Amino acid sequence: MRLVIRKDYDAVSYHVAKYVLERIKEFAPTESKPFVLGLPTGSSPIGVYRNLVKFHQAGELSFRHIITFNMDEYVGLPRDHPESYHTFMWNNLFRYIDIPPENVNILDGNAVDLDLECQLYEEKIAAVGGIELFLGGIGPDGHIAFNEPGSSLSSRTRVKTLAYETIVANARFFDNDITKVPNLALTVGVGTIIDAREVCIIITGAHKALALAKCIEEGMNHMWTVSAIQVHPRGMIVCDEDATLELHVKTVNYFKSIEKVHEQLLGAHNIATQE
Ligand SMILES: N[C@@H]1[C@@H](O)[C@H](O)[C@@H](COP(=O)(O)O)O[C@@H]1O
Repeated sequence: MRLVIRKDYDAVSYHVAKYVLERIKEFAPTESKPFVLGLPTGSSPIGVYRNLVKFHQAGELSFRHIITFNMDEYVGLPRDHPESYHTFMWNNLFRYIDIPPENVNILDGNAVDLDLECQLYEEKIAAVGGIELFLGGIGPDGHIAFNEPGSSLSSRTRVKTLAYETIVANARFFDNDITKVPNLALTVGVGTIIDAREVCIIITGAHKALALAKCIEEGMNHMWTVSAIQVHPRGMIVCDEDATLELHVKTVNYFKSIEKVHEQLLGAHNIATQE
C-alpha cells in the first residue's frame, strides 16, 4: 500500500486528480474498451472533481469513454433532493464534462426492490469488466462508502443502516437536524471496492487522523472498514499533513522516504513542483 502525504486539501486534490488523469491517459479508453471509474461523494472529492473539470476544459481529458459507478446513495431521498448523491454528482462533476449520461451509474435509493437494485448493480459492474480505479473517501470512524463499523470486509452492494456517528456527521447537510438525515443507504460493499483493480482513498483533516492511524498502523479490522485496503494489491491513500497527526513519526518518515524514491523513479518531479 502507498501512503502519499501532501501539504493540505488543495495539494491532495491536485495530486489525486492528476493521478486519475494519468491513469486514464495510460489506459487510452475507446468505445469498445471503456475506463471504469468508481466515485465517491462528500467533501473529500470535491477538489478532485474541480481539477478534473479543469483538465476537461483545457482539452486534456475526455469522459466520452468512461463509465462511472458511484459508491452509495441514501434510501428514500428524492433523486432531485439537494442532498441526494445524484444531485451532488451532477452539480459537482457530471454537468461540466462530456460523459454520456448512460455511462453514469448511481444506485437508486427509491427502487421498489432495494435488494434487487443492489444485486443488479453488482451484475452491471461485472458486465463491464469490473472497476479499474475506485476513488473513495472515509468517515471519521474509518468507514468507506457506507460500510459502517462492523460491516463484513467481504460485503457486497446492499442496504445498510447508518451508524449514529455518520448520521450526526452528515447532519451538517440537513440543516443540522439529525431527524432529517436518512438512516438507511444503499452502498457498495467492502468486497466490491477491494475487487477494483486499483483503489485510491482521500483522507484529509485532523478529525480523520485516528481513522488513518487505525487503518495503516494496526491490523485489518471490521471496526475500521477502510483498513481492508491493506490486502489490496494496488492500494493508495493520499492524505494531508493534518490527517497524519495520530501516526508515529516513524510511519510518516517511512512512507515519505518511499515516496521520494518512487517519485525519482517515475521522474515525477514535474508533478511535485506544481503542487
Ligand atoms: N457515504 C459517504 C462516504 O462515502 C464519505 O467518504 C463520507 C465522508 O464524507 P466527507 O468527505 O464529507 O468527510 O461521507 C459519507 O458517509
